[in-house]
Amino acid sequence: MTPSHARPPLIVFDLDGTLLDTHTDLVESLNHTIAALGLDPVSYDDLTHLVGHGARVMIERACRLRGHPLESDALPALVERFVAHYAGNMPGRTEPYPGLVAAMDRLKSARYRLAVCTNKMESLALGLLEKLDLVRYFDAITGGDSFTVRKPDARHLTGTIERAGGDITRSVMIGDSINDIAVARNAGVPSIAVPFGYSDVPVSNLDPDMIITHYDELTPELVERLLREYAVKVAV
Ligand SMILES: O=C(O)COP(=O)(O)O
Ligand SMILES: [Mg+2]
Repeated sequence: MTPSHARPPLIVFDLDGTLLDTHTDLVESLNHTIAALGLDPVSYDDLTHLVGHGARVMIERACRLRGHPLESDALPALVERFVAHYAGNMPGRTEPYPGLVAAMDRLKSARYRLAVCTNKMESLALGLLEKLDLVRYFDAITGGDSFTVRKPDARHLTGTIERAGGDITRSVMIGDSINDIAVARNAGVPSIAVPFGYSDVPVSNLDPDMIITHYDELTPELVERLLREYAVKVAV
């Protein structure tokens, strides 16, 4: 049997703000949604406080921000309006962050598995990655509605690792915001934070195990170093 330290690792990516720069399309679809209530548009700066828990929470928070707290029975129609607009425009102006595709090619060449663990609805994540021809990179793609729980609950990440056929002791989570770093900590998996996404605080405040500022840094050597350092950290 291959010793566990020689097994190629699994890299689990968050989607919005980590794999893909989705902000223009999220803001547009959100503003289209709240315009139905006559509310003023939100901005990119607002998005960092709104995104991260899926479309429902994003819409609720945007309405509250605009001084219009929602009755719970108003939400389903607004979520439907958001999903129709967002899915209808995909891929819109969404693109992978610089260096991502080259980094994924590099990791795949080293026999790594890759997966996505996002709080976006699974169907929207899958549709978007399909439009960008990126689905083929991933052994599993799970969303905020794939399980009965979602990030930061550890079971969203452990369930993703299981679906991807990964080994939890050889897995790493990469994300842009608190839910990603928290889900990794809750699952006992090392985390890498990226500073170019939608965190409303500097990512160093989230206490990730590592920060990378560009995907050029994401190499097998870096991942092996992180796994080694994390194993030492949890052993003491
Ligand atoms: O859609 C959201 O609210 C968050 O999505 P993410 O988990 O991919 O950042
Ligand atoms: Mg994110």
